[in-house]
Formats: sequence, C-alpha cells, structure tokens
Amino acid sequence: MSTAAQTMLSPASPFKLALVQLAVTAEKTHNLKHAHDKILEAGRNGANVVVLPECFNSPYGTNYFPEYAEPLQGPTTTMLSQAAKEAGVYLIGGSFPEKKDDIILNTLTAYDPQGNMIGTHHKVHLFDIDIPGKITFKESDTLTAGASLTQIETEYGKIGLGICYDMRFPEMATVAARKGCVAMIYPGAFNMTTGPLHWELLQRARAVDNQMYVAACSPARDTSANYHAWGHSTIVDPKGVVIATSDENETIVYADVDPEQVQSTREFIPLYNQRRFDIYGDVAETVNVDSQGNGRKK
Ligand SMILES: O=C(O)CCC(=O)C(=O)O
Repeated sequence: MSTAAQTMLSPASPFKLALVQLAVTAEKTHNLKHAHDKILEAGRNGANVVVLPECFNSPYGTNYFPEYAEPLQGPTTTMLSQAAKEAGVYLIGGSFPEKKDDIILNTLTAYDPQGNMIGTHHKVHLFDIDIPGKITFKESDTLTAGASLTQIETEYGKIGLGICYDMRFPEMATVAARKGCVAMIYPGAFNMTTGPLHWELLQRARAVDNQMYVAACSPARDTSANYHAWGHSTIVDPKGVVIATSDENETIVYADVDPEQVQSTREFIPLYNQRRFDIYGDVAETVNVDSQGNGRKK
C-alpha cells in the first residue's frame, strides 16, 4: 500500500451493509412502522449499516410530495432516530419529502447507533426527464434541489451520500472518493424504462471509476401504484463486481464491506495515484459548496 493512497482513506474497518428494499404503500403511518420493523430485522441479522429507499414514507410522485411533506423534525425522523438506536446500527434513512418554509426538498437523514442525526443530504440533481412514450417526470414541479454534497463519518469509515438521479453525475462519487470515503450509497427509485438500462451499470461505473463500494437501495415494486420502481437493490465492490442484488420484491440485501478491498484495488490498478491533476485539476478541490451554495465555481 503506497502512503499516498493510504492517507486518502479514513480509518476504516469491515462492516455488514443491509439494503432494505421496502414495500411502500400510500399510508404513511404504516410505512413508518414497517420501515422500523425492517431496520430492527436487519440489525438482528447482524447489519452494522442499514439503508432505506428513496421516498420510503410516501408513494413516489410529484403530486404526492406536497401531501406527504413534513418538517425535518417530525414523525419520520423521530422514528428513524429511535430505530437506529434500538437496532444499534448506523442508519442511512432513505429519503422523504421535507417541508422547509415554503419549499419541499427530497431529504436523506443519517443516524449513528445512539440515534443522533449525523448527516442530511438534499437531492442535488432533480429527476427531470422526458422519454416520449416511456416516462416523463419533473421533480422540479414541486421540489427544490439541494446545494451541497454530504459525507458522513462512521466508525467504519467515511461514506458519501446521494439520492437516485444524483447517481448519474459522476463528480459526486469522485469527490466522495477523494475525500476518503470507502463507499457511496444512494437511496433510489429507478423505473421500468431506465432501471433495466442503467441502474446496475451506473453503480458499477461509479465503483470502477472511483475504486470504492457503491450501493443503491430501491423500494419494492408495487404494480398497483402509479410509479413502478425497478427494485434490484444492489451492492457493488471496488472492482466493479456486483456482490449482492435482488429482484423487485420486498427483501433485505446484505453484503460484507471490507475497506481493505478499496485499498488493495487501488494498489493493483493504481488509478488513484495516477491522476493528472496538473492537467485537469482535482474535482474534490474545486467542488466544495456549502448549503447556501457558497464556494460554487463561477
Ligand atoms: O435516473 C433515472 O433514470 C431515474 C432517477 C429517479 O428515478 C429519481 O431520481 O428518483
């Protein structure tokens, strides 16, 4: 292990990662209780870090966001904090529509095993696409985008966070990797058009580019809902190999994450230390905006 690569990684130890591919309904109270039960189940099965899907407390759809939105301190984060503490796990609590003054954000909150909130991420790239005859979706109709990147510190090392469409923007994962994260984790909810095309490919791409673990956690597919999630929650290792995945049904996907794999991958194929920042600059240095957008390059 070269010193240069070692110093870029935060102190880290192996952990068991669990992705809860939750069956989400239109009933918020039920979703919260069900998510709570599944977090505890993952904890009983030995998980150290548990992840929920994007928009786990409401159906996914721009029309639902205003109806289900709640303040940051509300029933959803109360449940998440309690569940993290009861299960004794780090919890990357999916996302929910957060009402903040007169705007709605797609918000991810993360907790330590004592139930303290240790990070929030507001989806930075809103899902606005139009594939004629297939899917049209415009999150920006009701949501406001976040303006900063988020990495959390855990006893297992640093973890970078994004939400779904954020996965398509490679800079986010690259910044996280260069800031010493061992994994990039995305609660997400791809669909039946882009899911089969890109869901796994994007995760493998982010993993192989950055030589880090990448995981994405989807809701289970509900064919009676308006939006049919792709499912297939997946964990990819730093070599780009899928080490755990699923179909579209409710399940919990588990894998062991070993930060040593990040180090050895970077040693065998030393991209990490071969970057030519003298030619194109270091994205981790140039992208450093706070929640107000200060620091953004003009
Ligand atoms: O990027 C995609 O294809 C899907 C993104 C998405 O569903 C989302 O951001 O919620």
